[in-house]
Amino acid sequence: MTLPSGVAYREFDGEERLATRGEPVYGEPTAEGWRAWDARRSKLGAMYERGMDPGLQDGDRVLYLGAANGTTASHVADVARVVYAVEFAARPMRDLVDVAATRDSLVPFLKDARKPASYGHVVEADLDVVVQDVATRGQARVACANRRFLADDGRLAAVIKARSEDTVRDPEAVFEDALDDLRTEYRVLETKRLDPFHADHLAVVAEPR
Ligand SMILES: C[S@@+](CC[C@H](N)C(=O)[O-])C[C@H]1O[C@@H](n2cnc3c(N)ncnc32)[C@H](O)[C@@H]1O
Repeated sequence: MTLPSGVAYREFDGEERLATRGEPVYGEPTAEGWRAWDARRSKLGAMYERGMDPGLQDGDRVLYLGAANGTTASHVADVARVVYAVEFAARPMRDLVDVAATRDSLVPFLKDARKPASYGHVVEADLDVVVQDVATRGQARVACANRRFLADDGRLAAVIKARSEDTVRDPEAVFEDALDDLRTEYRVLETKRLDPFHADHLAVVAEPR
């Protein structure tokens, strides 16, 4: 997989680490304008570490669902032209707004990702990438509801957290159901578990049907 030029392995304190170029956000190490991208704090970072290609290219336009306080969205915004970052909880949104103040490409929305019509008038159509990391029940259905924003040749990078769907069920069974839901709107290209970075998480790269 070829990384976008805005994502690279760089040396921090003698250690090669995934990185993007931008202002630090969460106390991550920096060197020569680059900031380490901590895969233990970022599922998209873990997708790169596991050798997956989430489809992100330099200058892309991205819809990010479940942006929280902007840890991962900030790295995506270092690479992308614009990141529409949807988060429905007020507390992390306050931090996300602070992160957006350091990046013109990051546009936060205090919205519910299950209701795409509520932001459909402000988010562009034909986006390059949709990232889904809402970590609540119905994660695949959230990705499907937001398919409308994605270009036909765009990519979905989704993470399914088994415990958010069912705290006791076998994660493999949860993932199978989630993939069945995703297949109503997407063709699944690649799946991988995110261990050891994130236990019981399945990462999925898909394209629209
Ligand atoms: C696992 S955290 C996201 C972490 C973030 N993606 C990162 O890597 O920095 C999940 C976030 O999704 C948000 N969330 C859950 N359901 C949502 C919904 N329906 N709409 C928008 N945000 C939602 C939660 O408030 C939480 O902040």
